[in-house]
Amino acid sequence: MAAATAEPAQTSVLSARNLCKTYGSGASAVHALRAVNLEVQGGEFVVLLGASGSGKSTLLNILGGLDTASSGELWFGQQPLGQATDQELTQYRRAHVGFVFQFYNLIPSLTVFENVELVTDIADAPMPVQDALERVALGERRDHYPSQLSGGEQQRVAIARAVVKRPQLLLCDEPTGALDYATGKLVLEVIADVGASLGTTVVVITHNTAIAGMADRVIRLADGGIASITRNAQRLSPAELSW
Ligand SMILES: Nc1ncnc2c1ncn2[C@@H]1O[C@H](COP(=O)(O)OP(=O)(O)OP(=O)(O)O)[C@@H](O)[C@H]1O
Repeated sequence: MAAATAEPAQTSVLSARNLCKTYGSGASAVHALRAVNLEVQGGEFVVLLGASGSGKSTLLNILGGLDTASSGELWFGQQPLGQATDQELTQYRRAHVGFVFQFYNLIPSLTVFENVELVTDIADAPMPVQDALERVALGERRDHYPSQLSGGEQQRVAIARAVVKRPQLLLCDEPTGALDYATGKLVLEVIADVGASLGTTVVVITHNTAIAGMADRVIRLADGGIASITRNAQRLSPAELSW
């Protein structure tokens, strides 16, 4: 008989227990996650590193309710998500999770303001759109269209869109992957500042090991499992990083 699983600690925002994800079946099965155990605390800044194919995006997508595990358990605080229905996962994402991806996915026909405003229609307690834009230093670009912005500015709009609903979790998958060095640093600064000022738990996937210096904890994945978890004695600001 399987042992009963204790509820997660009160301070954990996310708790994953024996999380497995298998794509396909039989000889062609890909074991993308192999029994991942992980606790993420409220307000933590976590950097997720690992080689291509190690399972980073799979893990992030499951933590954010975009995908479900094949087996294992996932909790958001005290709320079990392992057996959640599609509708419950949608509700979880809407209420609690902001996503930032490598490509900004802004709607070209809407202004900066409108791109962010769109999210507030389905959020419970959003902040004013202008407030979100000012947090990413784009208050004055509110009436511009995405095509009138640089890549870094578009990514800052995407960050404003992710945080306008005051999510408890900000999940970022290669947020600087398409940006040059200086712009990437600026975007990391915005993510760190917004996370700290809102008390948001932030998880950032990156291939860039230098970015690990910004984290409270650094989790390395290898072949679908956690290879190591290290805690930084001191968090560096993006300005102090170099690569
Ligand atoms: N929809 C899918 N169907 C089949 N296999 C998949 C699917 N999505 C991911 N995989 C496989 O699962 C494994 C983990 O993929 P994942 O995208 O999570 O890795 P990653 O660490 O994020 O990689 P990258 O750094 O290249 O983005 C890989 O072997 C990948 O090919």
